[in-house]
Amino acid sequence: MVTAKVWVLKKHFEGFPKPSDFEMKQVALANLKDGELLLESVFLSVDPYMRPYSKRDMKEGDVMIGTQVARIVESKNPAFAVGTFAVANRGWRTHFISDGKDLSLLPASWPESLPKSLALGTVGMPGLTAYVGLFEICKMKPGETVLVNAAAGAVGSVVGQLAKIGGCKVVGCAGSDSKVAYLKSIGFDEAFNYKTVTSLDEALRKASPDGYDCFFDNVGGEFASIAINHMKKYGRIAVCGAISQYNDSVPQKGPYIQIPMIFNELSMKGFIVTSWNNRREEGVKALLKWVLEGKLKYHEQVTERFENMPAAFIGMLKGENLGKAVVKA
Ligand SMILES: NC(=O)C1=CN([C@@H]2O[C@H](COP(=O)(O)OP(=O)(O)OC[C@H]3O[C@@H](n4cnc5c(N)ncnc54)[C@H](OP(=O)(O)O)[C@@H]3O)[C@@H](O)[C@H]2O)C=CC1
Ligand SMILES: CCCCCCC/C=C/C=O
Repeated sequence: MVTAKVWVLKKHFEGFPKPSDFEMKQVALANLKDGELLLESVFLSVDPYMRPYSKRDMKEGDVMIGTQVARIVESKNPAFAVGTFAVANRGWRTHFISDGKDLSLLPASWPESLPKSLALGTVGMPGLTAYVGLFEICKMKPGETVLVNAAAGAVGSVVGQLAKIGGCKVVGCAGSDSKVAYLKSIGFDEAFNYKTVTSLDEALRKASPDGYDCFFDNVGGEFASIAINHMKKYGRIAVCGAISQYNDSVPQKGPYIQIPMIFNELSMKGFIVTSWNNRREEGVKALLKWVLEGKLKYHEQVTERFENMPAAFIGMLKGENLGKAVVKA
């Protein structure tokens, strides 16, 4: 019999998550029935959505939500061979049983040389978010100027590089000088540290004096309120995330967006990547191809050991990650 380790939400987060909000438990798994598989998590994802979704979807004592790349270690299902890898959405667990219906096998074309953890990042949900947000929501066109915040993270770093592949000028901002240097190294035309500029308004103007056609917003709050005034006529804003607001106990107040929306005839649309699953196969294929061609670079912030899941999650919310934050179990 296998005993799985799991992390549960011990106490709903109040403000910024704390280590004491989590508790690790052991769960004995049943023996496999016909048609079932036993999987072992190899890489687990920590993502910003876990913060707002914990409040919306979870109760205290539930296993933390999340996805993993897992290896099939035992199989009583002829369709799934031992040793193959799949992406699952089974939360913070070292081991779990599946009937296979909730698994997405890694594409057969996945090269041995490529880390399988990329299926949680650049070639997974965050990469697809960038793909959908730019091509479907922003409707980015060659020659345009694209702005992205949280640019050195999992989604933002792909946004900037896809914008370059699509023939655009790209401006990114991030929260440290080393992140800014990374953005320049992967082809961003302009990048700045939003924490150290004396005026965000001036920094945005300096980076693109003519303004922005597309704004891929991962941050919301004050940044978005300032950036909206730098949009060009008919500009498009993809409202992807609002990480600057996820830990607020008291909702932030305006400024309000109506005036720039009206007079620049802007379009602003929120989206959730999982509503675009019809584009998933096409998106994963394109992202994998660009990675293999060397046109789409990736960086991962790998935290070792399942025991460190809460630390990796909290660290990512604080901005300690460059690229995709993952845990190697
Ligand atoms: N709509 C959708 O379907 C999806 C939305 N998202 C959203 O996209 C955004 C990015 O996600 P993801 O790429 O996975 O995460 P990241 O890898 O970008 O990690 C989060 C980053 O957010 C930045 N950050 C944290 N707090 C603040 C703050 N107060 N102000 C500005 N930046 C902050 C930090 O970078 P820094 O050092 O630069 O501050 C941190 O590294 C999130 O808002 C997330 O919720 C993600 C996936 C799907
Ligand atoms: C199966 C993973 C669920 C991913 C949901 C992504 C939506 C994110 C919204 C904001 O971060």
